[in-house]
Amino acid sequence: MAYREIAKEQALSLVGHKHACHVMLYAATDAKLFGRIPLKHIVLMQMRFDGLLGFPGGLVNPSKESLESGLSRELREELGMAIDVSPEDHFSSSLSHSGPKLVAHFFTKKMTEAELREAEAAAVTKATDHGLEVMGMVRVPLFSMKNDGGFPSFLSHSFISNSRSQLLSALRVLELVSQEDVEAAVGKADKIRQTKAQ
Ligand SMILES: O=c1[nH]cnc2c1ncn2[C@@H]1O[C@H](COP(=O)(O)OP(=O)(O)O)[C@@H](O)[C@H]1O
Repeated sequence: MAYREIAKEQALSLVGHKHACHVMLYAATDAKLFGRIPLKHIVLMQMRFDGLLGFPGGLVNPSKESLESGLSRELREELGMAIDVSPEDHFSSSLSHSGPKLVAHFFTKKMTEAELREAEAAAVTKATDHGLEVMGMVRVPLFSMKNDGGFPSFLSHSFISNSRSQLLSALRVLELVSQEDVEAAVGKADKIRQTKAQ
């Protein structure tokens, strides 16, 4: 499905569209992979029931609730704890221009590493959706290794809707990964995908 960016207010004035809200939770970390590769940031996505990667969130009805409170409700179901999302956390809104009439609202929320770990734990022990709509939270490997391991390999997997573009633009804009490294990883991921398709 193809999307184009639209202002949030304009999106909310559309008639007959569904509104999906998803969030990228992230935190800074001092952890080092194998004791030597600094991870710098933790970014959360999830493995969905359909085997696709995506962000936590879901459909919200703006005539009954704000985007942010609807998203917080979805997060309680998927992460098993209250995570307040505010209008300042809004990152982008994208309108589908093929397929069903849908606006994908995307938020990014910075947490501390301890808060993010608590959410990961609650997602397994407390969330009603665990093992049903959500198969598990996953951390995105943001480093690139020899043989295209890490970020390029992660990007070669299958993603729901426009969640892969949401991830890439958030990483660039929030400067969690340099523009150069994002482009290199996307190029390698494309090659991995082509090889798999053969
Ligand atoms: O991470 C995401 N980013 C953007 N759109 C998504 C993401 N995950 C699901 N969607 C889309 O949002 C809509 C709602 O899906 P989702 O499964 O999250 O919500 P639901 O549990 O309320 O049905 C669907 O059209 C789906 O394709």
